[in-house]
Amino acid sequence: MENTFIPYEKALSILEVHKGDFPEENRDLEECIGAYLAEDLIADRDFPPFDRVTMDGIAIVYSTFESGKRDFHIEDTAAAGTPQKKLADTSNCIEVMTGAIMPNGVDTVIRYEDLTIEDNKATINLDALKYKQNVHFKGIDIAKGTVIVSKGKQLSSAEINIAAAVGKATLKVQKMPKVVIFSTGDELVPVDQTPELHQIRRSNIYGIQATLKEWGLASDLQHLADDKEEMLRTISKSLEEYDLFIFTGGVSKGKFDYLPDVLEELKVEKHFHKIQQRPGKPFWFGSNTNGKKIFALPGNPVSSFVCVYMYLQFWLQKSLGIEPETHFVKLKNDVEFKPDLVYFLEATLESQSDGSLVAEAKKGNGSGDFANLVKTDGFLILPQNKSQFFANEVYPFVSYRTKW
Ligand SMILES: Nc1nc2c(c(=O)[nH]1)N[C@H]1C(S)=C(S)[C@@H](COP(=O)(O)OP(=O)(O)OC[C@H]3O[C@@H](n4cnc5c(N)ncnc54)[C@H](O)[C@@H]3O)O[C@H]1N2
Ligand code: MOO
Ligand SMILES: [Mg+2]
Repeated sequence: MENTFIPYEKALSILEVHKGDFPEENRDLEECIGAYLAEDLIADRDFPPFDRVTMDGIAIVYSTFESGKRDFHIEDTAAAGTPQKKLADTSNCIEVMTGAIMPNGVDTVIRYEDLTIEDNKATINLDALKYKQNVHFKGIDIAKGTVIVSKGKQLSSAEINIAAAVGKATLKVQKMPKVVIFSTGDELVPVDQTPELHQIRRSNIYGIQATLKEWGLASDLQHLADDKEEMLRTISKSLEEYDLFIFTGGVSKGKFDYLPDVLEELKVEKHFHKIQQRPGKPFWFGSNTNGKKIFALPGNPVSSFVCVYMYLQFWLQKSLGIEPETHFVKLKNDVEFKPDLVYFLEATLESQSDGSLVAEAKKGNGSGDFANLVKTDGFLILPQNKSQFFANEVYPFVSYRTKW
C-alpha cells in the first residue's frame, strides 16, 4: 500500500504502474469508429493506384496542341472502371471521365466546359493549357508499403476511409474494458425525477459516461444508496462482471462515506487515497488481484470531472500505449493560490492574432460549481511549488472541449 495524500506526479506514476492490459480483437470495419487501432494500416497499393483523370472531358497529347492544333477527332471513350485505353493517332483525342485510368499515349486533360463537341470532333476553346493538367498521378499521395495510420490511433472517419481503401473489412483493435459508473448517495434522484428540496439529480455519472464515450469506452450506469451492506452486496456482484469501476462520492470523511472501507472489505487493494490537489483531494484508486481497476472519485462535480481528465485519461492512454501529450498555453491574468497543492483551475481558451493560445483563468465557486465548467474550456495545471502565477507565464492546459 502506498502512502496517502500524495503529490500529483506520484499519483500519475502509481496509475502507470497499474495500467490496464487490454486484449486485442478483430472487429468489422463498420463497428470501428472510436476504437483504438491495434495494427498499422499499410498502403497495399499506391495512392492513387494509377494516373487518375480528375475532370470529365478529353485527353490529348500536349505537344499536338502546342503545335497549333485545336480540333481533335474523338477516337474512343475511357469510362471510370474500364481497363486502360490507348491513343492510336497522336492528332486525335480520347474522351475521358473522372476516375478513369489515363489512356496510354495521352498526357493532358481538358474539361468539357472548355470544349465544343460536334460530329465526333472536340474543339478546344482555350489559348493555353498546362502540360499534364487535370491528372492525379500514381503514388503522388502515398507510396505502396507506407504506414498510413499507426497502431494506437483512435479511429475517426478519416482513418476508417483509409482502412476501407487498403482492403481491411475487419480491423485489429483494442478490446476495451467493461465499465460501470456508480453514483453514490441518498440525496441523489434519477434525472427524470423532480427532486425534493434536500435532493439533487445524479448528474455526475452522465458527464463521465459522455466523456468515456468520446474516448471509445462504453459504460453502464448504476446507483448505490448510502447503505454499507447494500454497497458490499452490489459491488461484490459487479466485481464479477465489470473490469473498470468508476464511483463518484462517498470517499471523504463523512459519516456515510463508506466506499473506501467497502472496497477494502471486498479485497480491493488501495494504491492511494487523497492527492495534494484542489479540487479532487479525496480521490481513491485501487485494484484487485483479478486486474479490476477502481477509480473512486470525489462526489463534488468539479472534483470528479477534474479527476476524469487528469487521471482516468492518463491511465487510459498509458493502458493503450499512447504517450500522453502536454499542451502549454499562456496565462492571460494573474492568479494567486496559496495552499501547498497542485491547482487545477478552470479557464477559457482564446487564440491570439499571433497564433498563440491564451488561457483566462475563471475560478468558480468551489468544486460544487459545475455550472462554471460550461463557461470554461479546460483546466490549467498550476504547480504545487508556487503561489503566484503571472500573466504571460506558460502552464500546461487540459482541454475538455477540443481534442488535442
Ligand atoms: N471533514 C471533511 N470534509 C470534507 C473533506 C475533508 O477533507 N474533510 N473533503 C471535501 C472534499 S475536498 C470533497 S471533494 C468532498 C468529497 O466528498 P465525497 O467524495 O465523500 O462525496 P459525497 O460526500 O458523496 O458528495 C459530495 C458532494 O457531491 C455531490 N454529489 C455526489 N455525487 C453526485 C452526483 N452523482 N451528481 C451530482 N452531485 C453529486 C453530493 O451531493 C455532495 O454535495 O468532501 C468534502 N468534505
Ligand atoms: O477536492 Mo474537493 O474537490 O476540493 O471539493
Ligand atoms: Mg462525503
